[in-house]
Amino acid sequence: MIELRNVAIAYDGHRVVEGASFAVPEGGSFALVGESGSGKSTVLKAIAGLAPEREGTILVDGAPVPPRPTLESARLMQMVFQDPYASLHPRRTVDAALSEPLAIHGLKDRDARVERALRDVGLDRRFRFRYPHQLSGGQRQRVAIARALMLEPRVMLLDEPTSALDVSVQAEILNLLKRLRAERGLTYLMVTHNLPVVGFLCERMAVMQGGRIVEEAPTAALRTGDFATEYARHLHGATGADLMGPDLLEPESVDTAPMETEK
Ligand SMILES: Nc1ncnc2c1ncn2[C@@H]1O[C@H](COP(=O)(O)OP(=O)(O)OP(=O)(O)O)[C@@H](O)[C@H]1O
Repeated sequence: MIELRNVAIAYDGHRVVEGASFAVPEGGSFALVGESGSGKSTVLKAIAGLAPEREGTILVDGAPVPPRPTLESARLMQMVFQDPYASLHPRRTVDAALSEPLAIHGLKDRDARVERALRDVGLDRRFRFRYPHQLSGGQRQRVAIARALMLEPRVMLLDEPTSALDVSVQAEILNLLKRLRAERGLTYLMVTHNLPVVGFLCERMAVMQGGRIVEEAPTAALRTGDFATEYARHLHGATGADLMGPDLLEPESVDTAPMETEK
């Protein structure tokens, strides 16, 4: 579903990613990890068509992605950012945020689609006419996820989707992402610093350092620390992922959280 072959990406002529290659099968979930500035978000942006200075091949669903987002690419893939407060317009209601992609794409049944989208992310219909500042961080991220799903994309590009949230809320959002992926057969590509999150949500991971992918491994390696490179072992040890373990988040809690209602 996603394939990169020898991709290089630059900002103003200055290369920040080089020789990036990996593939994510349809319905798969893949993580890009690595320290700050290693180029993870840049790779995600290039796939979304938001980093136009690039070389090499980027294919999504078998087709080259355009250097800038198009209506067609927006239906195929959507991005969810770290800070939902920044990605939602402060003076637009939830209803407006969710309706906008439908209007742009000329889709009908807006009322029903908005209500269904709210339900799908576990929000009561009374949230529909709220403004972002009237929502908690977790509720805002639910709205951002609902908005990303309005066009029924097949690929979700997730840039630190839970790192701005409190730990307990993080688990709820991760469970939601896990359920949505299972229900819809979505393909996830996620950028994060948080290795337990990777263990919970992803099957494979690529470790980036200084703009290059230095190792690709199954996320099962997070349990054993069985990485090929010194750098990946260092990253694994430094974050304490081996101590916390991917079991930190209980898969059993998927779907058991009650729908968020008026608070
Ligand atoms: N819009 C931009 N213009 C110029 N340089 C940029 C831009 N965005 C990122 N960079 C630079 O590109 C390099 C890679 O940044 P990127 O944000 O992709 O790293 P990252 O691994 O996602 O880091 P973080 O985990 O902090 O988000 C960094 O040196 C960064 O300063």
